[in-house]
Amino acid sequence: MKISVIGCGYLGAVHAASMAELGHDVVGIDVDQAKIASLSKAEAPFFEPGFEELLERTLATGRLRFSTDFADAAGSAVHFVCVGTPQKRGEYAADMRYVQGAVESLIDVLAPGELVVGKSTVPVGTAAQLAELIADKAPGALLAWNPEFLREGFAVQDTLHPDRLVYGLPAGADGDTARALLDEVYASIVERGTPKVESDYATAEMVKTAANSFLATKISFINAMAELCEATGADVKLLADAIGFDDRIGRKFLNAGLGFGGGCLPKDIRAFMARAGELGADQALTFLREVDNINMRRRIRMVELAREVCDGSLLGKRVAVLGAAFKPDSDDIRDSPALNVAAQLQLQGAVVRVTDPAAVENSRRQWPQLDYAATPEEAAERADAVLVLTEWKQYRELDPEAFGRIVKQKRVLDGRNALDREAWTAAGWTYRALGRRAG
Ligand SMILES: NC(=O)c1ccc[n+]([C@@H]2O[C@H](COP(=O)([O-])OP(=O)(O)OC[C@H]3O[C@@H](n4cnc5c(N)ncnc54)[C@H](O)[C@@H]3O)[C@@H](O)[C@H]2O)c1
Ligand SMILES: O=c1ccn([C@@H]2O[C@H](COP(=O)(O)OP(=O)(O)O[C@H]3O[C@H](CO)[C@@H](O)[C@H](O)[C@H]3O)[C@@H](O)[C@H]2O)c(=O)[nH]1
Repeated sequence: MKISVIGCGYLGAVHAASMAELGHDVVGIDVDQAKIASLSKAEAPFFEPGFEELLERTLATGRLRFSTDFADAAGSAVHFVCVGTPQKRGEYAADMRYVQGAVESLIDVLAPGELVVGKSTVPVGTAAQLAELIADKAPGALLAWNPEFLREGFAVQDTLHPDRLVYGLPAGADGDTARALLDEVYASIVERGTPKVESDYATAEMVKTAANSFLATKISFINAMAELCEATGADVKLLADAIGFDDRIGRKFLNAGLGFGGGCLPKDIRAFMARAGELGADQALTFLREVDNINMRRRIRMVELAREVCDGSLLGKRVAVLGAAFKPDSDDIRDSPALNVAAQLQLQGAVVRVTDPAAVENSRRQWPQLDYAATPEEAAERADAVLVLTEWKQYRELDPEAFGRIVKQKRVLDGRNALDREAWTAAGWTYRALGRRAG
């Protein structure tokens, strides 16, 4: 089947290569020439485990190519829209100009019977409005909404083995046509019995924002418990283990620490609140404001904790920050809690050195005022405190004995509750973490 994928960022590039892996003939289109040049040479423009290998393999089959020219999307049976929907500057709402622009460009090449499939995360009501636009400007072409649930760091696996498929379909015979096309796209995934939910547009759009709101709420719930643990001397990690054994609750997404960041959860809960407001239903989502508040408070608490261990002042203190990406196995620094904390520490007079296995280049571009190091050892040289803010495997596996010989003061702040507290304290470190007693 001929497929086009519009927007080749973290979502679209992986989707395009994965569709080629499934046997389809795919063209990926983006307005960013540098990104298209890099993808065409089988060089991943971002770090995502397994992606570059998949890219290389699928480009070599001849079934995948990339272009900046929308004319190359002509003749595809299905056109996936994967462009960004970032938070608007100074507002909570999503910036919809890229989705609007992509669909308008597609309209010029759409033929009757072709299907536009939205994958971007959008405010509920977007699909209905785009369907009207398509019906008006490209009669005979159809629209479906098929939200994406992949996690960065697991993007390839999640795209090829999703835990569910959601199809937001138009009513009547058009819905049957759209369903048949989507079933053909995902044939091997459908055939192995992957759960499939078919709905109207609004439900499909809301499934996505509801899922991310739930995940954000779960993280903020455990971080609120961490605040209480700090006040009572209880241990949030044990608490999470204990409540997580109840399979109605589950242990996943109960890792207390610095909270959520990235290009999805923070902006998606905010856009959801903004949309609820536009719909006159803002009361329904006021709890998300608290979810957001709890999340942001963790960053402030982390800086306070750093000041506390540095004898009450950060002025002139050398602080090593291990981790810049918003999560491990990614170079994505969008709304990164780690970088946010690093910048606050610097503002309070600390001499901050940041390191990350994959995200230093992106960080340097966005936060040029921070100082960067290539390795944790370099970052921690003569440090007064070491902060582990992204739980990369290589940081979890650091040898506290050897690492202790590099620093000036053996003080470690575990921002992700990821280190072995006993091993670090046994090696003479003062260990501090969010929601846990000092070790
Ligand atoms: N990153 C994820 O893990 C993930 C997962 C699920 C859903 N989503 C959603 O997917 C969407 C894309 O997210 P992302 O992380 O890939 O963003 P991104 O910023 O990495 O990529 C967006 C791409 O779209 C391109 N683009 C913008 N306007 C365009 C146009 N008119 N025509 C063609 N290309 C255009 C940009 O150049 C960029 O390469 C968002 O709505 C996001 O919420 C992302
Ligand atoms: O117990 C936890 C789990 C996660 N996080 C943090 O939460 C953020 C988001 O993590 P995760 O959800 O794993 O990463 P994303 O790649 O942003 O994926 C989310 O956002 C995507 C884009 O919408 C969705 O497709 C995914 O299903 C959804 O998990 C990161 O900063 C994590 O450090 C915690 O603090 N505690």
